[in-house]
Amino acid sequence: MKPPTRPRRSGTPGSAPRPRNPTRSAALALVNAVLERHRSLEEALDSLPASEARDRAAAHRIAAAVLRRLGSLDAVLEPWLRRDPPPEVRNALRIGAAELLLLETPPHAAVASCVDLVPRPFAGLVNAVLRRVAEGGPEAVAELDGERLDTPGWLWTAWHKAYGPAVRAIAQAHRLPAPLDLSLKPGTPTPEGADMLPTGTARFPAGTRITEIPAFAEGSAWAQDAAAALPALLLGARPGMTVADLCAAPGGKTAQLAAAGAVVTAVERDAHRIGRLRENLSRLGLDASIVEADATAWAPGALFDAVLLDAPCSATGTIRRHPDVPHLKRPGDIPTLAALQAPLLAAAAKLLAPGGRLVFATCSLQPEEGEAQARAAFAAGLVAEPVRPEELPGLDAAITPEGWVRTRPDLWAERGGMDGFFIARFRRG
Ligand SMILES: C[S@@+](CC[C@H](N)C(=O)[O-])C[C@H]1O[C@@H](n2cnc3c(N)ncnc32)[C@H](O)[C@@H]1O
Repeated sequence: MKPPTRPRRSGTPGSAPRPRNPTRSAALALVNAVLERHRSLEEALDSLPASEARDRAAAHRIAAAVLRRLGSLDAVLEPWLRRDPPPEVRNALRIGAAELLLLETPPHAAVASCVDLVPRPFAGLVNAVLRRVAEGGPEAVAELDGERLDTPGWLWTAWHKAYGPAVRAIAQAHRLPAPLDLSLKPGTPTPEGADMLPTGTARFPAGTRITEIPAFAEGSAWAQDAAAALPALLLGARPGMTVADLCAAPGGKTAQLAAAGAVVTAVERDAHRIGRLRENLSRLGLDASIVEADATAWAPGALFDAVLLDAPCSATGTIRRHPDVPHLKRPGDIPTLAALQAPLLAAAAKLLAPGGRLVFATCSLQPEEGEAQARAAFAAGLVAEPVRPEELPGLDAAITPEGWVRTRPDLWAERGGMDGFFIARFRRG
């Protein structure tokens, strides 16, 4: 099979010419960054060369499809590869296979553009392999155990132990793009096209451009998964209540608390992320005192009516929105992160006025970062304040016998699912 001819690239010597296929070339840069250099997809997107930045959204869509279905794509490609190609060539093949099997790119365009991504000696290989995938791939992919192949073994084992057979539905949810969820400032009318969830989130179909939603453009709404909106909801912030929001950036929960009228102090230790927190609050016209500090060492000199601790964690609950997570996290990260959460929880407890309320949350599906932390919190002098079903309409299934909240990507599956969060509420005794 003859590879398509490749015209010379234009550009003056020394200048970086715009790639012949800028979207695919940006997608390849993203996949290489995550899989070969272990950088986050978000970081990789931010560092795309300016010439490729305009192709960001389309490139992100392709790269996300590759990362979501990596195991399945590799299983389809494997029979056609006699030798291991260099990583960048393998990633170009993965992009081509994703376009053919998942993104409905016409075969000629998918094959020709991926041939263009690789050094000339590999053009014939990419052309031949992708043509075979175009012919036999759809049938081959239908026969695979995709949920299993697309989930790292250690996560499958951990989720099976924690959730039993639901591991399959969780893995299935991770293979699909997530809907766009917005939190709205109180009083904002229901945006056109939104499905209003019983807990107050405005949901739009996956692929909706946030900038095209008037409520967002007007500064009345911000992106926040339906599950991520629950911790602040359960804190029950009221006008005038003093609230410490620990580990606050980029500020989705700070915005909820400030919009409810609370007097919020947002504590965050990462200066760069504080910049994003400030920008987000300013876009929304909301106010909070922002403190750059390590929350375990912060001594404000006054106690708070309530504290929200959204602790750093493995983020395995957010895989639908961050498909790079399974490729970046390792089993050893879980105990390391869990060891950070316990001192944060102890520090948070010390900031509470007597009778004050504390909500602890992590966006993780790993019980070590959720249930185990909540159990240990009693040692910090905290008293349980169980969540009642009427507080979370339609989410009875997420409330545990202890009165904690455990959301999973397979909950509300018919409505588009939700991120995996653990939430526990306490009072200072
Ligand atoms: C899960 S994110 C918070 C998301 C945020 N609450 C929201 O709703 O947008 C965790 C944040 O905690 C910050 N962080 C981690 N350890 C911290 C510490 N010891 N003190 C303060 N902030 C910390 C991280 O930089 C990160 O921004």
